[in-house]
Amino acid sequence: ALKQAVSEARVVYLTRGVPGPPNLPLVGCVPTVLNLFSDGRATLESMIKDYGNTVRLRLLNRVLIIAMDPDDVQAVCTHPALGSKPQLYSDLLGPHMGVGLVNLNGPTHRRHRKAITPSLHFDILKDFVPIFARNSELLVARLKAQHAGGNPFNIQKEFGRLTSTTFIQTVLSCQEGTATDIANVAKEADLLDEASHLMMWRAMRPWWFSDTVFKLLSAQAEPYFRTSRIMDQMVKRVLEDKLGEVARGEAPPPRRRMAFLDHVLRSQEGGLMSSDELREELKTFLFVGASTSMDYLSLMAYILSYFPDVQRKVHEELDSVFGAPGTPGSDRRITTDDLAHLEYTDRVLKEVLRYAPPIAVIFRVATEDVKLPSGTLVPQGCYVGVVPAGTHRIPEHYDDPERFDPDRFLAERSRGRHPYAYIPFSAGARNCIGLRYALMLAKTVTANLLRSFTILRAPGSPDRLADVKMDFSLTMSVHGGAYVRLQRRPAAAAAAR
Ligand code: HEM
Repeated sequence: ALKQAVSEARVVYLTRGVPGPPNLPLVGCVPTVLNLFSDGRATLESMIKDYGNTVRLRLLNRVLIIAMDPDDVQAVCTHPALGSKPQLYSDLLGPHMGVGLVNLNGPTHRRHRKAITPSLHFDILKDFVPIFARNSELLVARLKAQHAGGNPFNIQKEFGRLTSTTFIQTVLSCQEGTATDIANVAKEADLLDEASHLMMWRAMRPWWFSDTVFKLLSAQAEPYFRTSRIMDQMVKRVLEDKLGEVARGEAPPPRRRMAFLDHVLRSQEGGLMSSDELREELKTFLFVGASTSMDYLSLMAYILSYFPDVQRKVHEELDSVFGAPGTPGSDRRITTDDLAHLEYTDRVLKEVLRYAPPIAVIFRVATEDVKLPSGTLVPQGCYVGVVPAGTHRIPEHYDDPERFDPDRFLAERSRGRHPYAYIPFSAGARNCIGLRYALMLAKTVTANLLRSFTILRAPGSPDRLADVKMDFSLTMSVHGGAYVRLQRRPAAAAAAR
């Protein structure tokens, strides 16, 4: 404890010259951190204005250096002494996600990456597109039935159900009519959705970080631990079934029906993990994948509700690929080949990730003293944070950064941009392993949603997107929920009249 206290005092002392919000006695910058939770973007903007691209936040006895300059971001993402995640990740996410890539460090982390990477190859992911397509068709049908009257609703809830279902199917089992048939996963999907919400809910409330206090005083503790336990049992059951199939030498399911788990169990590299380790990784994938994808889709729909012109261009592109609504074939199922033709939609989705990156902060802890390119010293034991939304708003890299402009991602306008100025998926050895999955899912869902609808702003929402409050915790979301309205696109003949 003494060693720890000396190390913390050293960090506080050596970073005292780094600009940052004033500290209250003992607790540090608690007010700023709470403001980040409830109105993250505005707080971040005023921090950048007041202190620049490197900001020091002290919270109790810990110091966090936020590094936003792309050269510093590159150092954080690639320096061997900054490759470790702090204990915070295990404490906050561990009860649900277990011990997986997100919170592992060192050689075990590298071994798991090696074991998993081949099972997320593009050739495997493209077999998931029919599942993405079918689930988003079901979503559109439900939205037509329930929300086509133009009533405002929180679209995040709908996306939560969609992504939970999709992840259970693609990660655990896509097979129908077998012992591990969980194709009818509504119950499990609701549970995963509830569990993810509880996980993020707690991550935004530092006063509940202590397990003892949480269990004693919070009404959410019971559902929090219950959902975590049931999810754990479900994953265990499916894994045991599948391990049994492999042990009995049963033939693998047809390739198009193989889930991520089937691939890992049958790949040579998958053998690098024990079955307990694999179980933890499956939970990690379910929780991280479903919740980040839900946030991404919700931010996409909410942001687009502010930009009818951008939607019009997406509609034109979709109509050029599928035909206008109501024309023969216009409601055919989307394919992987179609995704490659949706270039404007692709730029829109990239700009959503620039404007509102769903992962709000990436934490690291320094395992030795490191000097960042900006000259800031990150002493051993100090936390360092990359905040993509801050980096994505530096005017030298993005002119007029508050403007939502998908054409920033045209090849000619992206040329020469610093490679670490766009980091929604982080970068380097610990970048997002599900990046490609996330993009394919988001594009399929966005295309299917906009084939049928125009997204309108909900009454009462701020006039300008720049005035919308965004919550920042580990993830970013619209404060109060992603409320929008939907309008059915008219059939081509009706539109022409
Ligand atoms: C738009 C959706 C997504 C975004 C914005 C996103 C972003 C990120 C970011 C920024 C990191 C680095 C976090 C850090 O170092 O603290 C990360 C890591 C990770 N992501 Fe994603 N992610 C998304 C979707 C997914 C999906 C769909 C999956 C699974 C299929 C996934 C699995 C992971 C895993 C396992 C890690 C940990 C990688 C490691 O440390 O080796 N993510 N993600």
